[in-house]
Amino acid sequence: MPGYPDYTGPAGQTHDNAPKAGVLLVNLGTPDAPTAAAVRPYLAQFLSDRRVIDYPRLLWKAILYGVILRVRPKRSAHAYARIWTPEGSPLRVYSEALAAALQQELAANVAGPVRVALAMRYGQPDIAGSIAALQRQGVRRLLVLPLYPQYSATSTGSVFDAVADTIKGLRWPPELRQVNDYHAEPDYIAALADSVRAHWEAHGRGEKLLMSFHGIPERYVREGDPYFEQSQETARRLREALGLSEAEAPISFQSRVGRERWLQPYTDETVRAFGAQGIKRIDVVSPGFAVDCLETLEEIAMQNAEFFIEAGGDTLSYIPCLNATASHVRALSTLVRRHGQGWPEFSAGNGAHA
Ligand SMILES: C=CC1=C(C)c2cc3[nH]c(cc4nc(cc5[nH]c(cc1n2)c(C)c5CCC(=O)O)C(CCC(=O)O)=C4C)c(C)c3C=C
Ligand SMILES: [Fe+2]
Ligand SMILES: [Fe+2]
Repeated sequence: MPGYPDYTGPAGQTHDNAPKAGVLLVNLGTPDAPTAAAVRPYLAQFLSDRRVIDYPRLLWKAILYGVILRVRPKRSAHAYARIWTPEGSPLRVYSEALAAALQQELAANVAGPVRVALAMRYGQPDIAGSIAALQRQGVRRLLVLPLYPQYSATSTGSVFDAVADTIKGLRWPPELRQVNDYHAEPDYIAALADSVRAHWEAHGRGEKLLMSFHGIPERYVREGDPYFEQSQETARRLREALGLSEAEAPISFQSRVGRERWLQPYTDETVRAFGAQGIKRIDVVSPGFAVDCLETLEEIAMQNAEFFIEAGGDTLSYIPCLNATASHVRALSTLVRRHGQGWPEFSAGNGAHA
């Protein structure tokens, strides 16, 4: 219009088919290469997060930079090298495939244009960059879905911190919703149960089904973190879906780091005890991990398999995470649509958009 200044801002498209709603899937993050040089900055960012390690800063930074970052990157890089794929780190590859599949599913089943993006809490693509990219595409309503079925302040809570930090810096923040957890979501439990049954059908069945969750320090649970309770609830529901008793399908916690007591029973001790009891085959599933990663492919399927055999067992049969399977995508899609209720883009539709 003549006479008026041009106030076109950087906010992006406004035409009718622009993606007004966005889903931000967030996973932990992973190094760019299986080398000490690439693992070091990743661990530095991860282990500097107060949600993960809450020791007084000065003391902790001295230990982190003085001891841990001199030793651990090399050790972790060696572990990453055992699971690295030609496309990169499994966590990144599976997370990207999951995001792409969810994008397709939503495009076919909801009314409005919805854009799915993936971000990592540590490393790249980071949360600030992914939210900025969604905004450039016109997203004004944002649903954040951390890929952690059970809430912990150390995982989910930390994602919310990073989202809040990003939002604080935006001139025109999107409308915001966040998924706290989906530990008891029926479609997620059903997808897990289906994956266990499919594994049994293809590979036979072990004497135990161990459900191994990532651990956290016990102290965090005493201070109010619901993670232990939510993990127990997932385990109870999965047992119920499979018709198993607690003795047949026990729970354990893996990946402990440092000297504090973490949630018990520990996965490595449990697996060794099974071997020592004369049990020959166990199946292990990791319901707390949305996609396969170092902690499942290396720690469970390699390290703990070795512990089991050393203790007298024959086979630890690892059941993969849900990854980008159709039942996982369906479960996340149900979750997204429920949390998006009231936002026009998320109502049921025929997918007449890109
Ligand atoms: C030291 C404290 C840690 C806490 C607390 C913790 C909680 C936690 N972690 C996950 C999920 C994952 N963790 C992964 C790797 C990983 N975790 C820690 C430490 C803590 N995690 C470290 C140091 C590492 C890096 C690897 C190593 O050096 O051992 C991963 C895999 C990443 C990958 O690249 O594949 C995941 C996934 C959850 C869900 C959680 C709390 C519930
Ligand atoms: Fe971890
Ligand atoms: Fe580990």
